[in-house]
Amino acid sequence: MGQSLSVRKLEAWYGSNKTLKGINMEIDPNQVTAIIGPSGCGKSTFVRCINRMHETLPGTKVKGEIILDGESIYDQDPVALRKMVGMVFQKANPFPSMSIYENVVAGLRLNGMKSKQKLLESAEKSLRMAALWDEVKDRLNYSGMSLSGGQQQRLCIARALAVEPSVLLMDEPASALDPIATTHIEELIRQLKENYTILIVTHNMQQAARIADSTAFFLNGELVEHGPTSEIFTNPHDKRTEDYITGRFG
Ligand SMILES: Nc1ncnc2c1ncn2[C@@H]1O[C@H](COP(=O)(O)OP(=O)(O)OP(=O)(O)O)[C@@H](O)[C@H]1O
Repeated sequence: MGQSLSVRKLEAWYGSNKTLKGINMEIDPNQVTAIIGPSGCGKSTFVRCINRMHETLPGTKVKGEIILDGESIYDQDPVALRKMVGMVFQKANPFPSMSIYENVVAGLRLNGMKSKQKLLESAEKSLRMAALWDEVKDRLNYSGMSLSGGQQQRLCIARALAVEPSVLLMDEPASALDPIATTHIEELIRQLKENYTILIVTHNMQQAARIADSTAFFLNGELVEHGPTSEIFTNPHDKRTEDYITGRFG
């Protein structure tokens, strides 16, 4: 099941550049939350803080608190945390030397799963959840790179799901895909929210409107407004949100 996230006074830096300036945000479980805002406003930094990836870069700093299902993420081992918080990136990044099957089970192997039977079962389950099973079931031993861009992205989603996270972070997962592959991914996201808490960074406001239950508008490292998607797009409370969604800047 998805778990709730509570972000409190989150600040993040790259060197002396303060990228997040005190974000407070409640993220509901089993919902899709979209993060929108102009380029450079801190969307990627925000999601990268949630699985503690931001801190891994030299010169970065984080302050504040992120609570996942009642527990601070900073009290947890980052490796254990990343089992609970999966991430899918803008550009599909299958491990190039691995087969489709090996890509999906890579995380499980890393976590010590050895039983061939169990690995196979998990691979099938994850590929089914990622709506890719029917397309690849007869060629599991082909290279992950032999798939189309949209299939590769679903493979990466299957790989993230295999370790059974409760939160799925997606940083512009469809921006490199054609409209048909994008529709596939959007449909998949709608289905996955039954079992996951999903946070998606998107540049595409129509996409946010199509798939997100709630939408957060970031500007200059601040969270300007967060609310039900329909409200953000039809009746925003803040003038800056209105200016952005009506295309006055960004
Ligand atoms: N690796 C990095 N080193 C230094 N500064 C960085 C790095 N990555 C991002 N930044 C800076 O942090 C700020 C926020 O960047 P971030 O990538 O979070 O924004 P974004 O809203 O996701 O942008 P985009 O929509 O263009 O992807 C920007 O000013 C950016 O230049």
